[in-house]
Amino acid sequence: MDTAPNLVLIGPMGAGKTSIGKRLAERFGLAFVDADREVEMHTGVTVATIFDCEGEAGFRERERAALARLLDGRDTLIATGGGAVLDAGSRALMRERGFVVHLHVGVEGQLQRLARCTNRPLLQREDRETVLRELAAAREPLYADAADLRFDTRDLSPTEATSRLAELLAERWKPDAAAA
Ligand SMILES: Nc1ncnc2c1ncn2[C@@H]1O[C@H](COP(=O)(O)OP(=O)(O)O)[C@@H](O)[C@H]1O
Ligand SMILES: O=C(O)C1=C[C@@H](OP(=O)(O)O)[C@@H](O)[C@H](O)C1
Ligand SMILES: [Mg+2]
Repeated sequence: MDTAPNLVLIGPMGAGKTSIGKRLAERFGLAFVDADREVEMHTGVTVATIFDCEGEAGFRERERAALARLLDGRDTLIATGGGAVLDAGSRALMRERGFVVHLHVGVEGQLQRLARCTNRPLLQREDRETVLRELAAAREPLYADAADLRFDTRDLSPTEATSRLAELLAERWKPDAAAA
């Protein structure tokens, strides 16, 4: 049984980290925090604005700092952004202080789920499918490397995915109440 103090969701855009994360946190009595929202609260501007002003590198630094703040506590479910695993420091923080779940979805699923999404800076392009395939090729090995558990969300609604994942988690993860 893994006794990490927090639960961390990783995986590509549209995997359901935010939507499944909220439901799962409720089931397990955890506080829910979305790392993108934490960055936005801390800076007072949107993720898109940070990408515009500081580029992706600037956003990754802010994302790492946000994860450090959030993971310092316990009993929190943290929904990360899809690119958080690119940063070695962020990966180390998650591994140290979290049970890490990789939510998987394929590119076709992403295209469907994100068809109406306009606020993800990396998807402000005509050739979304190419972008998503390139991101997947670069990131899938990092998700696999960082994860304690992989869960495929394809063909599952957020509610179904939450129920099944909750069952799997109950067998694998129990935060140690005595640990700081
Ligand atoms: N399992 C699912 N089945 C269908 N649609 C989903 C599923 N998970 C998420 N979505 C939809 O996909 C979009 C992106 O989901 P979101 O939770 O923001 O993903 P992420 O945080 O991983 O990028 C939302 O519109 C959400 O309602
Ligand atoms: O894949 C990425 O690099 C990103 C994913 C986004 O989060 P979601 O995965 O929650 O969409 C957000 O952090 C930012 O737009 C960058
Ligand atoms: Mg999200």
